[in-house]
Amino acid sequence: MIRAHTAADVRTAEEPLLAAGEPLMDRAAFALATHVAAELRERGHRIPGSVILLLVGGGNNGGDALFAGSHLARRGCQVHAAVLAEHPHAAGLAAARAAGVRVHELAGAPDLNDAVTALARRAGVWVDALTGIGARAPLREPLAGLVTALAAERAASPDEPVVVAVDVPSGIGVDDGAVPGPVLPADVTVTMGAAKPGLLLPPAAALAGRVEVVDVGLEGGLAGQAPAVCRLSATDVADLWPLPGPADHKYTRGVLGVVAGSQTYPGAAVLAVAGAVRTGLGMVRYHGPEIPTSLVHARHPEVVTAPGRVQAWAIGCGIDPDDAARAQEMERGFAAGLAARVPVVLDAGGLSLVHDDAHADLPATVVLTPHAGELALLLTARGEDTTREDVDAAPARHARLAAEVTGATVLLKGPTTVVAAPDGPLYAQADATPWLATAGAGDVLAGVLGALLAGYGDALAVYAEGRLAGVPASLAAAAAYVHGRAARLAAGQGTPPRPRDVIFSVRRASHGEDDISRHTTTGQGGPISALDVAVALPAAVAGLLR
Ligand SMILES: NC(=O)C1=CN([C@@H]2O[C@H](COP(=O)(O)OP(=O)(O)OC[C@H]3O[C@@H](n4cnc5c(N)ncnc54)[C@H](OP(=O)(O)O)[C@@H]3O)[C@@H](O)[C@H]2O)[C@H](O)CC1
Ligand SMILES: [K+]
Repeated sequence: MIRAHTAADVRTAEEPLLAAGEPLMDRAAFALATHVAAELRERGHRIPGSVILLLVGGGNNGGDALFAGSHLARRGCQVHAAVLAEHPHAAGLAAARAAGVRVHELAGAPDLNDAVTALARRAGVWVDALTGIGARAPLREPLAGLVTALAAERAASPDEPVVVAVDVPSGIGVDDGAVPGPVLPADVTVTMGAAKPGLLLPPAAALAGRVEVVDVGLEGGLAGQAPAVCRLSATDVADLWPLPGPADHKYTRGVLGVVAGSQTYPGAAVLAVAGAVRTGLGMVRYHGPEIPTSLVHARHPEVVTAPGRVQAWAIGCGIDPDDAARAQEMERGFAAGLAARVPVVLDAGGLSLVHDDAHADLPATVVLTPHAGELALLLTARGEDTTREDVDAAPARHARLAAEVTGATVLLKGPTTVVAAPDGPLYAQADATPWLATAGAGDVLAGVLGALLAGYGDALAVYAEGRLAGVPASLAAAAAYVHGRAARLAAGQGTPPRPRDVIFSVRRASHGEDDISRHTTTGQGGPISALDVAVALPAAVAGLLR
């Protein structure tokens, strides 16, 4: 699991170490230099003679780069430092000069953008060390204008330079993932001590490239701090998976009640049911009109239509809340779920059930699964005027707000899926493929999540007593993971990246990289339908339980 910690938590963890004289910056700089060298090697460049440009701000972030630059200069690189602050890190600057780094003091230069762009054109690697966790986004001028110019230069450059961001891409919201101004998109972010929330959360996460976490010795200090954002990997999801035992039968494995599909949108019923059945559970009880019922039976003869006890509900896929009969059936299922205190997934039309506060203060075992537009509608209906654009600009903040307003857990669908409960960490899962942006994919996800929640059976009904606090959010993140993994398999793209807590440890291994951090990807993949995703689910689950 990747655990991301806020800037304040990182500072609290580093304080006693710095006071004890631990060489945190040396470790950070050595790892940074090693990663830059690895990027050069990976692109087939020799390290001696390679031209590297450091973009150096006035804080310790710039200090990291100056020390890293001195290592690289000693390895024969031609290193230029564009120093953009009046008072850069003094020891770093001295070390850089001593190692032969060419220092260009450009703070206050009238032709700043031209001067830096000219240096940038000659360099194969740009190291972005303008600001790190000490800065408040957005970047101020003149750095904002410089970053805009460099981003344009890079986009126009025929042989794209590699951009390595130090700790974070300068200008992102470190704690909230906001992008309130210009940011130079990175190929790799080498982050110190622990991942930062903005490296996992949209929209900033998309500008961070591959994230490499450097162990500088903070794990002890961070162990007592709850992470702000988590990202589950295959092992975490496998640990959460409800495995059937030899004594299990269909009722103990979990029964899911599904209220999905309508005469107008019958396919949604098939997709939600397929998502549930192929994720694995004891049984599905389907509640719907004739056409969707016969379609469901044609594909899944095992589905039962008789009413009876369930351990979870999935409600709303393919249902127009203006369809009075279906709305009544959704309301009946929701009320039954709340009365029995079993988990309920509300998707699509089912979200209208919480547009007013008739069901105020929901338990976190109710999981809402909106996309950005649906979340904006829900928040607006609950008195928090919100547009889709607002949600896109700050997905995590709005998911958390919806969780606080309703009490429910919120899974906000998007290229990176964000899960928020009223308290506890956020989850940010980026396991899928752009091919998944296709009709019906959300119906399959509702089925996957419903099956997982049902698999926890009546255990989750005691959630109110707090014994399983946080489990609905982690199961929602696990559902997003498996859904994404199935989509990648269906699209022919292998398995999702395997995030690791610590990918590079300067203290445990002074050279080399951990190969296991490499992504398992195979090309661009190809188009998929929602049904393809459902079909790939058993293989996706089996692969992760291996
Ligand atoms: N995590 C670790 O274990 C270690 C991290 N290290 C590195 O240190 C930085 C944090 O360094 P810090 O000096 O606290 O701050 P920064 O370098 O991030 O930023 C301060 C400079 O940025 C300027 N600033 C602030 N806001 C803005 C803005 N909006 N626009 C432009 N410039 C801004 C600020 O200038 P002021 O005039 O505002 O003072 C400073 O010049 C961390 O990220 C790691 O990289 C250490 O290596 C130790 C180990
Ligand atoms: K930076």
